Amino acid sequence: MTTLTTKVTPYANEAFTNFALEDNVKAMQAAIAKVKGELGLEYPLYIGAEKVMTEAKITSINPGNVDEIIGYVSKADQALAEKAMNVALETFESWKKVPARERAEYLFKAAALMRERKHEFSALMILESGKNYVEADVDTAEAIDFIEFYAREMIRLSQINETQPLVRIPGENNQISYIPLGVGVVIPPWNFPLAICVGMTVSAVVSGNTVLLKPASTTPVIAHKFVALMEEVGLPAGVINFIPGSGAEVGDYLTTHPKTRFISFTGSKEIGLRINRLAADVAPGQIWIKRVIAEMGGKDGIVVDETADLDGAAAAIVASAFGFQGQKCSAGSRAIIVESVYDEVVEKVVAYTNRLQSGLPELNFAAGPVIDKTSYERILDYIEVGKSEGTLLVGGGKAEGNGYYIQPTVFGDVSGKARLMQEEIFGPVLAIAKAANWQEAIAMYNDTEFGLTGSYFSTDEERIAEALETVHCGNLYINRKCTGALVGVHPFGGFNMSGTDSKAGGYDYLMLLTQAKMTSRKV
Ligand SMILES: NC(=O)c1ccc[n+]([C@@H]2O[C@H](COP(=O)([O-])OP(=O)(O)OC[C@H]3O[C@@H](n4cnc5c(N)ncnc54)[C@H](O)[C@@H]3O)[C@@H](O)[C@H]2O)c1
Ligand SMILES: N[C@@H](CCC=O)C(=O)O
Repeated sequence: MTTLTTKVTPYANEAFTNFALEDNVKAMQAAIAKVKGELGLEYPLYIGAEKVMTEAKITSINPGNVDEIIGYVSKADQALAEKAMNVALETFESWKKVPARERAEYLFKAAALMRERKHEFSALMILESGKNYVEADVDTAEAIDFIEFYAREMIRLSQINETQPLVRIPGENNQISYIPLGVGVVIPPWNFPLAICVGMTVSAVVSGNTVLLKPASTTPVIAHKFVALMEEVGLPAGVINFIPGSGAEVGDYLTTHPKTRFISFTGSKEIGLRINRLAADVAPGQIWIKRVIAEMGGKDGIVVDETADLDGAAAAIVASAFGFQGQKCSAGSRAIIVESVYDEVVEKVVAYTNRLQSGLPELNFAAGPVIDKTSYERILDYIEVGKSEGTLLVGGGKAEGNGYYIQPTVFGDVSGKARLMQEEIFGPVLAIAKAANWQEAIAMYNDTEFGLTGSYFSTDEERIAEALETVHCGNLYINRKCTGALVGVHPFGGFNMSGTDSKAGGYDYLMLLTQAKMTSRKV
């Protein structure tokens, strides 16, 4: 039991750190130095109260300096995953009875502690995932936001009978309550290694579920740091079980497990579809239909018409394409520009891209490495494809450094059907296409199997009104970049092959992790 000491104030987004101020840069450098002093440690699995060190380990390295080892993280196999499942099932029986306000209190305490150690969390991401200062700071701020937001959301959901009473009829007292589902498998990606991992996990546990958290294998140390924080604030053992491991081995085992009640996944289309398919089969002994929340990839884009603020549009295109080296599901990897202003916008995009300098994230270069060798090779292959599909305008190959550095790369005159315009590259590669007019530009934007984020740049109100209706994506922005959704402000999730359109950071998110029970009592 935890004491309820937090005064619940209205939700507000965590402020970002201003790195134009020298003091803030120094504070981040100090945090990086501190984290560097702790590199190379070994980390255990968390299975209930037990910390299990396995012989097999995941070695986490710095993608910006591949000789630097971040840590060695224990690796679960199927037997350990089974053990964790049993602990999670047992813990669920007590955790589900903990009142919502008390569950939320653990989150409030965790948010406060993470805020205190904000730069330390960011510094670890700078080293483990290759984020620059701003990108890492935004990631930590978003993690704090998710914790604060979902804690309040659970309190709201638990009070729904008072705030949104059912239609009253004489002679009955009717109530609705949102009760937890059971044991969930939480599978986050590496690209928001703190924010998404934290958001997916705390939303599930504050709703009264217990979880098996399988972090991405490239960023397990930051995931461990979060799990350790939850332990520090006194979250009962067994609520979050930490089981890093192979997606194919542990992931498939738990996806098909009869006791898995739900799977909360964020990652690629391919793995999301696999999980969805495997989870649909009913295993012997299974008594429910598994719930699958699958947030997947994107082929996001920015449309610019001839009435737009062209400089603003070009800056937004570059920020959306190259923030965190294009490794965001929201990355604007396509730009579709109306013919009459095409040359002008492209010239500006090229100029802005040329300003991005590649180098070590810990020295805060704008363009850092991509996450690992597999991504590096895949992206370089796409660049070769691009050379035959368009005109190379900037970059086009490897960048200097002892890591997975790729030059921010821009191709022009790419056709709407080209692979570069259709496939998610998840790297620093931007494809630009020309459209005859704004209607054709929107049609080209919509010609994709994905539907996650998009932006439309225009000053024409009638066109904007039409774009708001016709541009088909889960997060549509007007006259701003297509990355950078804020928790509670821009609930985030996409259509079609971008996933199940669950809105992370939205008011209905916890309904995905609960089931509604109606009780009716004769009075
Ligand atoms: N829509 C969103 O909100 C969102 C947010 C972030 C990232 N993404 C997408 O994520 C992708 C990049 O992340 P990634 O490379 O980590 O994706 P990925 O699909 O390779 O891996 C995601 C997670 O799934 C695990 N996994 C792999 N095989 C598995 C299996 N068979 N069963 C269960 N789990 C398995 C991985 O270990 C990892 O933890 C991109 O496509 C990006 O667009 C989407
Ligand atoms: N929510 C983030 C993207 C998350 C996926 O990578 C954004 O809006 O940029």
